[in-house]
Amino acid sequence: MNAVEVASLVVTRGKREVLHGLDFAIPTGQVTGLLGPSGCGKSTLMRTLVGVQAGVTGTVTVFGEPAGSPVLRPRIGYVTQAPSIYDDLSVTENLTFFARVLGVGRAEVARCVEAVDLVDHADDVVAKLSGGQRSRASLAVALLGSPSLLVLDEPTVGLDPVLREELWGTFHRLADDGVAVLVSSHVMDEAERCDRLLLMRDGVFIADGTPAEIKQQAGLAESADIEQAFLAIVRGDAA
Ligand SMILES: Nc1ncnc2c1ncn2[C@@H]1O[C@H](COP(=O)(O)OP(=O)(O)OP(=O)(O)O)[C@@H](O)[C@H]1O
Repeated sequence: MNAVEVASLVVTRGKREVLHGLDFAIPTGQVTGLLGPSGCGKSTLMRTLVGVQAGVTGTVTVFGEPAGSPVLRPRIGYVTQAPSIYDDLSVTENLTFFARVLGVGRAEVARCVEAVDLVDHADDVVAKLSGGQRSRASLAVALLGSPSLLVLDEPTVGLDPVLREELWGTFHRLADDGVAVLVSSHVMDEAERCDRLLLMRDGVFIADGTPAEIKQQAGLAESADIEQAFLAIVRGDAA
């Protein structure tokens, strides 16, 4: 089943066309990676899927509804690059606040703290958390109400390898539970952790497939990395 279906998507920001006609779908039950260099349009695409981007033409449907439709609000969890939690509240207080705003039950608070492995820090004020713990607290907010689509904009930036590993474990657990997880990154070495990749450059997709398929498309061996595949595809080596 597809969580997201997009056809002929063009996005213009200011006077510039940023996304130049995208067609793709995002299935449930998988971690889809949106990878590409800084400025290629990843955040713009994510903003479009959650329905907060202006200047959009084409068709963007999420669970069969037009993106931005109010009925979708409880079904989508979105974490932007800027952490959107309150520094002077504890993890539990933050979650309790957002649970109230979203109208979800208090039981959700404990469930989400546990899902991101912050039980030991539940009563810590966010200002005192490490960067990785803070990212996980933001993610916990996005998990309130068990959304079926999670849109995570560069969630692992600035995290050490151990925390990154833990976070990717969380993403896969959520996908195993049937959630459609879309994760953006400009770090190509995160690619191997995704079930499927959308490689983006200058507002278009240059490849769409599993890491193995993309390497094959680039004419590279399985042991190659996605960065090499990205470069080979850009240079047209496999053409
Ligand atoms: N508010 C804005 N107004 C006009 N143009 C913008 C705005 N925000 C971003 N852009 C432009 O849109 C393009 C895509 O930006 P976007 O933030 O989607 O890229 P990105 O791939 O998410 O980059 P990064 O990895 O650095 O976050 C860039 O060229 C950027 O200059």
